[in-house]
Amino acid sequence: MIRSLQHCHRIVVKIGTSSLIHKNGKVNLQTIDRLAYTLAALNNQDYEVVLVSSGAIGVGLDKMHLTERPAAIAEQQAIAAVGQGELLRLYIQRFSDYDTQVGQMLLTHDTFDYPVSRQHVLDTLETLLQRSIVPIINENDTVAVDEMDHRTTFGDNDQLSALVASRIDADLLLVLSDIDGLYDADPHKFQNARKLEAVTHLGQDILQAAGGSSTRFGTGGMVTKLKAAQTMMQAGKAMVLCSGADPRVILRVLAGEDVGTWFGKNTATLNA
Ligand SMILES: Nc1ncnc2c1ncn2[C@@H]1O[C@H](COP(=O)(O)OP(=O)(O)O)[C@@H](O)[C@H]1O
Ligand SMILES: N[C@@H](CCC(=O)OP(=O)(O)O)C(=O)O
Repeated sequence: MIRSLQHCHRIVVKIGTSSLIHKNGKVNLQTIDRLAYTLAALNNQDYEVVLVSSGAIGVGLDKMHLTERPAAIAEQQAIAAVGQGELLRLYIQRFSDYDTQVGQMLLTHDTFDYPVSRQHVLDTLETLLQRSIVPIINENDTVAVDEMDHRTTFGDNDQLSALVASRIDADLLLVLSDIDGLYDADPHKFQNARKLEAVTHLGQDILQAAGGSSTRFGTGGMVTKLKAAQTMMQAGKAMVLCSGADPRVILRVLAGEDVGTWFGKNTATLNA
């Protein structure tokens, strides 16, 4: 499998809650630090980098010394309101260690449904990128409930990141998760599940392999990651799903190593 990354210049990185929060509920400072280091290093190499980060609720739970995520939406929104500020504080602190500025953008899916608000968001993003400032995006949890009410819907940052990536014409969406790629079945349930190196077509067999989240804080599971992949592939772009355990893996992906699962064209086939 040959991955097409030669012209990769603008990238969107999405990191999920399970990569940012330890199993004991504490914030994973090492991951945040390595993520800031990696994105700052890429920024210095003239890549245009956008970060979509979950974690407001996870960080808020830790900050408020809560061990369980409450079921009530308003409770979750209050926790997200506390956690988002703390999450951004951690990012600003770590990115500034690498002399890189960040700008927070809290969005909702319907921002993109209205031409005027969509244009404002796109203009802000372009201006931040022109100034080499890394936009850090999360869903505006106190306004939107798509992500939280996961008993009824599977909207989330996976799809928001794909929406942003396709709208700003990013070359690559990198999804960092608690799993190192797409398997032919949920590996937390099926021990003999096999990892797929590349997906060039999202057929029924692939879609049926996707299950929900197995972690305490994650919401989307593989279903929303495949929807994100679909958005990117339909836009003629690529997505890589890999482990967020060490975000420096992004550098290996951009170097063309076969890590994670690649969703996109197979350039070997195209050139054959
Ligand atoms: N076919 C599959 N391949 C890989 N992971 C799967 C699959 N189906 C379901 N999953 C589950 O999806 C989880 C990742 O999604 P999620 O918990 O939402 O992570 P994140 O917080 O990183 O977004 C995995 O840990 C795994 O249990
Ligand atoms: N906007 C929410 C995201 C919720 C969530 O868990 O998302 P994810 O970990 O990407 O499946 C937050 O910041 O807590």
